[in-house]
Amino acid sequence: MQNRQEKISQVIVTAGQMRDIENRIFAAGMPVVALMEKVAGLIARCIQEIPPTPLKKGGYILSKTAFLRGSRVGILVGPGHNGGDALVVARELHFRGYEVWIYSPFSKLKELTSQHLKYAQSLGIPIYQTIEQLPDSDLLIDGLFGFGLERNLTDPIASAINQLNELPVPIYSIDIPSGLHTDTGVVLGTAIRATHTFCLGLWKLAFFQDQALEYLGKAELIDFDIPLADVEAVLKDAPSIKRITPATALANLLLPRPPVTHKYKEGHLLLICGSRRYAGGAILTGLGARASGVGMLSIAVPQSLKSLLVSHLPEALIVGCPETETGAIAHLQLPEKTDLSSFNAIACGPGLTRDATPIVQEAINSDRPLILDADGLNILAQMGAIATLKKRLAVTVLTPHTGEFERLFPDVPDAKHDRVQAVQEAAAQSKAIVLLKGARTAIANPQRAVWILPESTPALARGGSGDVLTGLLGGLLVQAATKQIPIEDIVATAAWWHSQAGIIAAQERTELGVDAFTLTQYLIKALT
Ligand SMILES: NC(=O)C1=CN([C@@H]2O[C@H](COP(=O)(O)OP(=O)(O)OC[C@H]3O[C@@H](n4cnc5c(N)ncnc54)[C@H](O)[C@@H]3O)[C@@H](O)[C@H]2O)[C@@H](O)CC1
Ligand SMILES: Nc1ncnc2c1ncn2[C@@H]1O[C@H](COP(=O)(O)OP(=O)(O)O)[C@@H](O)[C@H]1O
Ligand SMILES: [K+]
Repeated sequence: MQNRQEKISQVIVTAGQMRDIENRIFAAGMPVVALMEKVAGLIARCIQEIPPTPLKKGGYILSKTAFLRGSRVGILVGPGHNGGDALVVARELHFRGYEVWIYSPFSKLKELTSQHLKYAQSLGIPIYQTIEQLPDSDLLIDGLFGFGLERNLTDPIASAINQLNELPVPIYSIDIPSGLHTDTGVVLGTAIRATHTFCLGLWKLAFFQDQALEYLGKAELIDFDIPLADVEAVLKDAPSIKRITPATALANLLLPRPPVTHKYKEGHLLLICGSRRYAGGAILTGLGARASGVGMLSIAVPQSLKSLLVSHLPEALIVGCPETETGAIAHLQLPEKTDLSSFNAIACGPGLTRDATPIVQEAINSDRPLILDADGLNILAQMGAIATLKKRLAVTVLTPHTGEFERLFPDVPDAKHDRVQAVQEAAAQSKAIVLLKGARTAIANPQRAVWILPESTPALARGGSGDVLTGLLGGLLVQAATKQIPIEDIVATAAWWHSQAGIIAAQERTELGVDAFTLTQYLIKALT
């Protein structure tokens, strides 16, 4: 059985759900004031554990000799309970010997926050109302707004935030960087650019929205013992949104392999990829599939690419197909006694060019589980994605980046504004499993359940890395075919594995050293 901590670490909530969960805890008898003490006490402890670091701004070390002592702390206090949390932290650090000052620009505070401010004042902690008055500090703690922020920030607080962002000190945000929308991660006017964010209790959705990432800094969950029963009670009727954790990803990894098996039992994958113009895409997709451990691999490519593919993937069955004048696959020509039903799944798209429309149509019309990527998606978009996919009898997995997503689903609300909602909507409408690529890849199934990859690396933002994912995913999918593992879980595992390989490769070779071929060489390393 999963332990509580593992379960809590998977959960992602909206602001509304978080409020409902907290209200259950308060209704059960936990006093608001006690919870604030508990939460802020945990944050204060984390602040005290910060090791001295060189002074940095924008990634540059400002001085080799000036190390942050961390003893002068500026506390930014907003009107709500986020400000209350900050004031409790201020009080605790004051008693621990820190030189603390408070910036409290709001005249109207919530009752509890107001009481904490009064007590801080009685302790002699300096309190300032305007940004111009603020003394120097070694670090700032941002308690301006938490999940209660809904409206756009305006002046004077907006310009104060802009000025605070310019200071050469690290900023530690409580719950969420002030100014970010808790669900969409959209910047509401302006927002604190945190170096570190203490997300309180449960992961909020904004932490997994691409546009929020540059504001969050290093994000950490502060677990304050929310009872699982309350989480489950609030989330039970909503589509689940989960972080993909190493534990969940590895659980679906098809290891160890059963001792008695054979190549066809470990799945037969058909890749349809490549063109004279994009030969490399076929190789990368094949190498991704190879790393998955797939039992049998067939790769359909234009005839003129056959020998190239054989030289890179000697274990694969390379199917040379008739080609168009432009060097795209004209139609599928499988070996005798083979038809599409010979394969456990098909992955189709990388490097095809749009001239390969007939073969993509053939794959879509088949009754095989199908992964569509790259030109497979562009061709699907031309056919009308939603209407076409609804007719499919077997499962379809789509792996678009944002551009492809917008072409596929022009009527789905803006993927740039709220990627999670967009991917949910696309999956629900198309009845496909949709993996929306990005800095935080999000996967949704037709029931709107979502899996999000919490960790990746911009090293993967290079041509060809998506091809590797398509092959890897295809290989895992066919191996899982006989093993009763939900396909969504396999898709999540493939995405996790792919990003882990990128992370490990980037650690060894820097973020510049992870070309797509190198990535394929790190897939197995990521597991060992
Ligand atoms: N109550 C507790 O003991 C707990 C508090 N927590 C903290 O409480 C926070 C939520 O507290 P609140 O619900 O009070 O909300 P916030 O503290 O996030 O802020 C809401 C306050 O800001 C005002 N406001 C909203 N938009 C504004 C704008 N654009 N310009 C100016 N003012 C604006 C609202 O009128 C309200 O007074 C969490 O983020 C967390 O930090 C919880 O995490 C833990 C338990
Ligand atoms: N900034 C980023 N951070 C993390 N991962 C990224 C980032 N940018 C791209 N990726 C990942 O890299 C891969 C790129 O795939 P894709 O756009 O299809 O490229 P290609 O078609 O050239 O192979 C995806 O898995 C995506 O999630
Ligand atoms: K905050």
